[in-house]
Amino acid sequence: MADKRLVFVTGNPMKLQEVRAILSQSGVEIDSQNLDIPELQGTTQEIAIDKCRRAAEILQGPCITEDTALCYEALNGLPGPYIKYFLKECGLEGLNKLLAGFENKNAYALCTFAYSAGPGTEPILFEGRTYGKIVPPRGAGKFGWNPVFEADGTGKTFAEMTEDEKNAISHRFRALEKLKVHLQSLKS
Ligand SMILES: O=c1nc[nH]c2c1ncn2[C@H]1C[C@H](O)[C@@H](COP(=O)(O)OP(=O)(O)OP(=O)(O)O)O1
Ligand SMILES: [Mg+2]
Repeated sequence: MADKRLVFVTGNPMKLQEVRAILSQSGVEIDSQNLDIPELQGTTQEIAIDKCRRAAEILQGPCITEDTALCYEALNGLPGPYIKYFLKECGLEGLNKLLAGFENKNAYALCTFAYSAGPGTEPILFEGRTYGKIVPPRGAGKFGWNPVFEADGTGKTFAEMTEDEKNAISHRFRALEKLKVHLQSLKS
């Protein structure tokens, strides 16, 4: 893939680190802008589109943004895009307690990248999912809810995996696979 530079608007340095690692072989160079874009309430898609549109307006140029949701089956997809606030207020233990009354601990991590070609254009979305379940915290808690999400078929929480292990199966990796295809199509 030929060289391409893209601005990733995020306030989260761990996201940036993973995105750069996942894209390192692909010729896509990521510049970052730490802008705190207000996030709408709504579905993950509505939030992602609105955030990217605002970011492109502020930057007056093309950019990508990313939204991460953690969706519990027993709660019909909640906390979903509001996971940041649940994690902040209730902690990792609280993320487990939310499911205390339910047998079903299944959840999926959902990553939504939005690409805007610039202000006034409609952002395009690229989603990736990883299925798993919510467990009591295991592993080093360096990034968000990693310690309480055990990915199906691995026996490990994201926090127990190396960076490479997580990046090979993560919601973020799967969304970026789709974004890469789109970026490639822009170049021809
Ligand atoms: O792979 C992940 N593994 C564990 N935790 C994660 C992951 N990815 C995001 N997270 C956390 C960060 C934040 O507590 C919430 C998403 O909220 P979200 O608004 O998308 O992220 P953010 O506000 O930190 O950064 P941004 O400036 O890109 O919106 O889940
Ligand atoms: Mg955010």
